Amino acid sequence: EEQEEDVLRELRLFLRNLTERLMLDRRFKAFTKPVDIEEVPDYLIVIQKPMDLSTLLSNIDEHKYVTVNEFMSDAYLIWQNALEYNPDRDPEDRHIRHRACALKDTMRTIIRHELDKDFQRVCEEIRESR
Ligand SMILES: CC(=O)c1csc(NC(=O)C2C[NH2+]C2)n1
Repeated sequence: EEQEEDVLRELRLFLRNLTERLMLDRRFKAFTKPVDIEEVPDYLIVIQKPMDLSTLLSNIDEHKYVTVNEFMSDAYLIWQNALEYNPDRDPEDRHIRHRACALKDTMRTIIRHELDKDFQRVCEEIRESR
């Protein structure tokens, strides 16, 4: 009903704000757009479910997420994919893994500090009712 749509609208505002703040952070530049298959031809052979911050934004606008956990499942793919595609000891791989970990930790910390637990529970109840 209308109150549920008000809650989901507020969730989308929170998730857009979070995602846009991450996109502004220079450390996370490699994660802002889908990997360019021309530049990295083997990427789709290694990574089954690509994800990036701009795709998260599109998903938010398409009302894909009813709970924060659904959003975090997709957001975690950015971090998991980076670790999987960059497993080696060489400095370039270590650098992108470090940034992927910083992205995940930053996202988790912002959610823990800025999203009300009762609000999250209301979103989960809406998901269970649908
Ligand atoms: C988004 C992502 O995880 C990504 C984009 S390029 C890349 N890795 C490299 O270009 C080389 C460093 N060792 C392979 N990883």
